[in-house]
Amino acid sequence: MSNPVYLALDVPRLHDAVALAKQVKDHVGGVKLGLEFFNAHGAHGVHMIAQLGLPIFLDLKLHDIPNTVAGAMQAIHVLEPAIVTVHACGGRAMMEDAKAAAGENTKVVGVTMLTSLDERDIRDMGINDSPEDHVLRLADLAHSAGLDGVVCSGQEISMVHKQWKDGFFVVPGLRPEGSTVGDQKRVVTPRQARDDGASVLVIGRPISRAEDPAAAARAIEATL
Ligand SMILES: O=c1ccn([C@@H]2O[C@H](COP(=O)(O)O)[C@@H](O)[C@H]2O)c(=O)[nH]1
Repeated sequence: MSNPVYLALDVPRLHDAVALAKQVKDHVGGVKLGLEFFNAHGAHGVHMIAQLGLPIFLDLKLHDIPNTVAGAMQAIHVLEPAIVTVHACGGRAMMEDAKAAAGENTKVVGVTMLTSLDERDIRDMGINDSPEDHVLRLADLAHSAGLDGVVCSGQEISMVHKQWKDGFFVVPGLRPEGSTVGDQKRVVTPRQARDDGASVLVIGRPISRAEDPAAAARAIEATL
């Protein structure tokens, strides 16, 4: 089985990002480039990281009107990402058009509820569902809009997996036992998420901020 860990390269300098990716590349299955990386380094940065030969996950969390999101998907074709994110709350038409505009080999996944949010946060937004119900509702919508899968926390993955057997599930908010949680609120261990059905385990700071990132990545790999 291939390594499900994607390293979140949330570091400001391209030189440091390339160095970090090189250090851990034998202990992860792919690299996730998010808003910090893409806004700073754009397509050039993506090409630099792609040279290492790992699959690229562009975590752009697209959320706009359908025509604009479809245009953005077309614009990133050339980068040949393995995975791209859109926000599921952008609605059915937006997700349908995003999927239709994506490259054949790109999985489009819908972000349900950010792992940095809890029940009180969504209540502040006027959502009175539990996180589980909110995630399930958005996962159903993403499924029926033709997406490949969703992003959710490890706390919902087994529930979502039961409803969407062949979905592709991306799980961030992962923390090995004893590591700092930081701004994440719905966390589980990488092993728990994998056992519950995650396809991709997104891990950033527990590796990137470790004293020895390669050793941290190796230790996580050993738990899986
Ligand atoms: O709900 C979400 C969606 C995306 N992310 C992204 O994953 C990584 C997590 O990084 P850590 O340092 O391991 O917390 C980061 O790039 C987020 O943008 C998420 O955390 N939650």
